[in-house]
Amino acid sequence: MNAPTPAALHAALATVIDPELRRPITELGMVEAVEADDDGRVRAVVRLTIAGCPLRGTITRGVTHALMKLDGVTAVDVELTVMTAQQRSELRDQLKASAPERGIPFNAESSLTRIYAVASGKGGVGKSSVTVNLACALAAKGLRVGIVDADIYGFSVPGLMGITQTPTRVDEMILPPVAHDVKVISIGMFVTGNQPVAWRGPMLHRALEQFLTDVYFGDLDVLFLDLPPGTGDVAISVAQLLPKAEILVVTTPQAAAADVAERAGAIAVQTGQKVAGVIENMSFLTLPDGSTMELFGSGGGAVLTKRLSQTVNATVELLGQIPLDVALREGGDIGAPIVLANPESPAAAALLGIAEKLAVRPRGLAGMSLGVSPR
Ligand SMILES: Nc1ncnc2c1ncn2[C@@H]1O[C@H](COP(=O)(O)OP(=O)(O)OP(=O)(O)O)[C@@H](O)[C@H]1O
Repeated sequence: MNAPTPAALHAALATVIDPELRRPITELGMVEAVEADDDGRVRAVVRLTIAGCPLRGTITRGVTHALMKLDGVTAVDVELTVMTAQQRSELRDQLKASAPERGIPFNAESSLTRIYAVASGKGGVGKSSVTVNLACALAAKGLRVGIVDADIYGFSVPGLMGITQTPTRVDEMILPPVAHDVKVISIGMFVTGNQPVAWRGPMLHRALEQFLTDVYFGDLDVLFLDLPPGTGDVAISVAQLLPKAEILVVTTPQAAAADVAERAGAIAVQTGQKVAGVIENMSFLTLPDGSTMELFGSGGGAVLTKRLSQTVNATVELLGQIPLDVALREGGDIGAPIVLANPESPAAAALLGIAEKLAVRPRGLAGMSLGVSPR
């Protein structure tokens, strides 16, 4: 059988997607050489962005797999090299080309990314679990999704997503690790061990600003921000840094929880943001006999929705009620979000229903300039 042509080899490599940059390696200047000898043995030289790239194994496997699929290929040898400083800066310029001016790309007028800041009145209501599951559900539908773990003191997103890898740096650009097709950045990826982060407002603001400017997310359909509980500095920073962000409020059914959650949502009035909806978590527990038990009371989500609608003077929808489910907690503990690991479970079904609503929400025009002026 004839050895494959150079064009066929390149076409095969064009199907290999860089795991961090989510673009074909051929477009990223990562293919230095590829050639086949008469016996069908292929040699591919691939340039990594940095030495010791944590994804070298994934890239090598991807290249080998893509080339082995070609007719006439009998073996593949992958050699890894590292980009020169010049090549890295060209790559950075290429990636930044879609966002020429320095700043937060999500604020560009042309940006169509929907931004949801997930807030809660108090801790432990499941805000982070809801965030990662909604993100994974939307990514599984084919949307391009990112998460900024802005819960700076209590970061938990990397664990819930099963990410242990640290972000790769290309000069001053930071490439976020990807898990379950979602790009994730968290302060937890920059601290060693389980050290507490003792930062005050201005430092938090700068950290968040850096995440939003220097982290290369590329074009996203949806960006989630997992906020710390309550109405602290981070919520205000998010409103300032991302004025288009809409607030998703997570609460439990308990009346007292709804009271505190109302404050987290009502911040929208001061910041001029929209409230995208309310999610009630831990709504009930299904017992082995099939009956349900309302462990934390009932009605909190509905009450919160009604009160927030009055406060923000717009209809706020109760997007869904998620039951208590051991599988949800277990999935979180091992980094396997329930919407992917156990999609048939009742909690996953509720989360998938909410994701569906978010996926089809029309872009709101409230508060946005329509570019027309009255005569
Ligand atoms: N519906 C649910 N069923 C069972 N366990 C749940 C459910 N929702 C959340 N949990 C569990 O509750 C705990 C707290 O959840 P999570 O960390 O998502 O809350 P949080 O509001 O983000 O907390 P914090 O604000 O303190 O970070 C986790 O162990 C999680 O697995």
